[in-house]
Amino acid sequence: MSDRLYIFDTTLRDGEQVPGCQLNTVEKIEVAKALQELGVDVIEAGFPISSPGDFESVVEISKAVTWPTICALTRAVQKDIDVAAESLKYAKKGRIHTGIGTSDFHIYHKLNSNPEEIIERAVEAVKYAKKYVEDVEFYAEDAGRTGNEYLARVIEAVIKAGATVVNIPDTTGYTLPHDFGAKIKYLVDNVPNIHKAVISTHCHNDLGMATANTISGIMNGARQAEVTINGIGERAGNTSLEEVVMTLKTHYQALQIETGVNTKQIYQTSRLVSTLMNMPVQPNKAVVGRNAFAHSSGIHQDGVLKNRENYEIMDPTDVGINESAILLTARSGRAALKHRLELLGFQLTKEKLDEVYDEFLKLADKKKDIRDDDIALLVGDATRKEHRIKLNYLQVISGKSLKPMASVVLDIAGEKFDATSAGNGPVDAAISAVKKIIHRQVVIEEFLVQAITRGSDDIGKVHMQVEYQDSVYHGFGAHTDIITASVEAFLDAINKLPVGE
Ligand SMILES: CC(=O)SCCNC(=O)CCNC(=O)[C@H](O)C(C)(C)COP(=O)(O)OP(=O)(O)OC[C@H]1O[C@@H](n2cnc3c(N)ncnc32)[C@H](O)[C@@H]1OP(=O)(O)O
Ligand SMILES: CC(C)C(=O)C(=O)O
Repeated sequence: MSDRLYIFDTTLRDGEQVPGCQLNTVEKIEVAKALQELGVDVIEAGFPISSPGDFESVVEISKAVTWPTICALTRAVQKDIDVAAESLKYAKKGRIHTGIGTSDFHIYHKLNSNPEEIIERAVEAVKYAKKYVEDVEFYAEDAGRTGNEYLARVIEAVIKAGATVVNIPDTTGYTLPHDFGAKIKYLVDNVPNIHKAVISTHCHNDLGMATANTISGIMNGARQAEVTINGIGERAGNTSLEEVVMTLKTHYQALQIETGVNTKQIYQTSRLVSTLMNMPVQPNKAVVGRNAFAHSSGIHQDGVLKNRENYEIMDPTDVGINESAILLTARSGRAALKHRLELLGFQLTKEKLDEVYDEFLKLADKKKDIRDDDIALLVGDATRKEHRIKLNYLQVISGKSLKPMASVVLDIAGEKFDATSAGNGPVDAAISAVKKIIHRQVVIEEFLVQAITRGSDDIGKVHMQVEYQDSVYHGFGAHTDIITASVEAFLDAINKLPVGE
């Protein structure tokens, strides 16, 4: 029978401690709702004593979220606990997370205390929190560097005081996976009342081992993992939610542990957090990085095209990414080029493919980023289908203190249509005018403007990704006028939509 791991998300608390990642209450509510949709069990919403804004956020998140437990963090200080309890008054399920440092560093050099007094303060804090809520989690800060014997005494004492969850944080990201797992096992074997509480992990990534340590903790008996979206958090970050959840899913046969996370929401939640927190995701980030399901070298691409599982241990659709990407580079082979050509609508003979491949390699050696318009040029525009919708005329008025306005004339299968629109910028005005003529419900998902060389007289190349009825269409435009290039790119994508709907 499989076991259930509780996912405790601390994106809005530990994640939000990252400089520059602070969110206002409205943004926090948006993230909290996305976390609820994702299926996390607990949302750590803040540290209410820290500021009126953080207090307010915990109150508002408690109102906005229906089923996950809302958790508020405190020190082992009565005032902190009073304020946390007050902030949770609207929570359907509220948890107070209190605790204190247990390593010698923290006891002697931060808290100016001694081990016996720390146990007393820990017990007092748990009992005090218990007056407000049934669900009290205790953290033994810097448990990673705390001796196991003493840690076991602290944990037994707080469970007896009423702690329902005991958090064993590797606060400084110091431990090795084997040692962290052994620490959890030690507690399972040596804390008499451990069965009365859920053991939680809270690992930091200072040595890049947060996920490994968390998994090791889970394999040894922890049943709650404290994680953040994209692994954001203090210093080098926290354990990332997506890595833990997908590790358990990928190794389900061996571990038999499941979570309540709807993995298909992972990518969208990652993007939301990255955007709101102004924290880009590194391209090679496991599970959610731009390159996590992208293949750029010929042998891998050929393998993936024959069978995705040759080089992928997860299905991208399981995390909400539409499909794997085959990127064309100087390391690509004919299989990848042929695949891309076919997607672009080109069917080449073997001889023609060899010819285009030689030209492609020359270009790829010079240019890192080979795009679809480059490929189309290599094959020769003559083989491309003539566009049904063409830009006939474009006039844009814009400038400082002027409301941008655009007029366009489109030629659709020989007939002329015109429209005028305002916008928040010249591109927006021009695209809005085009949309007045073309009544398709399209959404621009990506809009990239690039200069080919560096001068102000350069040609601007525009790549646009447009979504229509759950499918994605790419368009390209190039012009010395980037507004024209943008409209051309938009129309290029529109021309690829199914006709007649
Ligand atoms: C591991 C984690 O705790 S992660 C959470 C980190 N989050 C935060 O720090 C939240 C933001 N923090 C704050 O807003 C402030 O630091 C506050 C409101 C918590 C405290 O502010 P101040 O009263 O000005 O104290 P300051 O930040 O200077 O120092 C922290 C004090 O808390 C004590 N302390 C630290 N952790 C704990 C704890 N778990 N339990 C009890 N006391 C603690 C420190 O020893 C220090 O006490 P001292 O002043 O007697 O030496
Ligand atoms: C408050 C605790 C859980 C923490 O953030 C840590 O120890 O890193």
